[in-house]
Amino acid sequence: MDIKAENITVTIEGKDVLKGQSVHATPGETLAFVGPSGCGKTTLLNVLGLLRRVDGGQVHVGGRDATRWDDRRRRRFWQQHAAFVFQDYGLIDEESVEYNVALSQMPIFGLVKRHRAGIESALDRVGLVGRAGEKVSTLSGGEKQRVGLARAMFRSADVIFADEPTASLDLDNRNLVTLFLQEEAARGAAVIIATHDEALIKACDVSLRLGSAVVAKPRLANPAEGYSD
Ligand SMILES: Nc1ncnc2c1ncn2[C@@H]1O[C@H](COP(=O)(O)OP(=O)(O)OP(=O)(O)O)[C@@H](O)[C@H]1O
Repeated sequence: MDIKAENITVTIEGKDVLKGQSVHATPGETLAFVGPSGCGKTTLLNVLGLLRRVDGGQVHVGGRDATRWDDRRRRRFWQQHAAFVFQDYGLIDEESVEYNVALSQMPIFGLVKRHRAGIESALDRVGLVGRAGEKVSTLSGGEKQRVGLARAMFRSADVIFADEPTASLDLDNRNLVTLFLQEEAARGAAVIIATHDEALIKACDVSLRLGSAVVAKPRLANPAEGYSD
């Protein structure tokens, strides 16, 4: 699913955090927003995820003008098409790993067998197999981040929004997150990331330095040939 922002302006407390910003996220591609702290990466991510309204410009989702969608239509987009991987994990600490992975897809009468198999497979992919019943509050930061990834995998979303997904993780977990985001793009998702992580930026197909031009990474036969933004 395409997400396109055109000529976006966001003004917060009299300051133009974004001014005339345009960007296009396409299926099958990882797109990173980069730039110094405070340049508006999170704000733009939230605009594309329909979490923040704009003061100017337009947002198109799957070819439709979503700029003024009401809460009901935005909620439908979040439930049917989007997955969010946030730095603060966005988990319910007092609930189990399984509950958090299934969150928002939970049928009224609880989990059915089909869901349990999908949850176990997502937990397997993030190295948390057999941990479904544990309470999230007992997990480490890296483990919580991986529960967030498992939830995004379980959703198999059309668009993945990731805000600083590798911040405060160790190398193994950073690599896991990077691989996950690349795999989701390879599956056909549009993957949109706000990050300071140079390794993650290099692994993305396209980077947008806020306030400047889009840099498209040439698709190299051998990724080791290098790329610099
Ligand atoms: N709710 C808010 N109230 C006041 N100012 C805000 C609010 N949200 C964002 N801002 C300001 O907007 C600017 C952009 O914030 P944003 O979080 O998008 O930047 P960022 O590039 O993601 O920064 P970082 O890399 O530090 O996460 C900052 O100057 C921030 O202080």
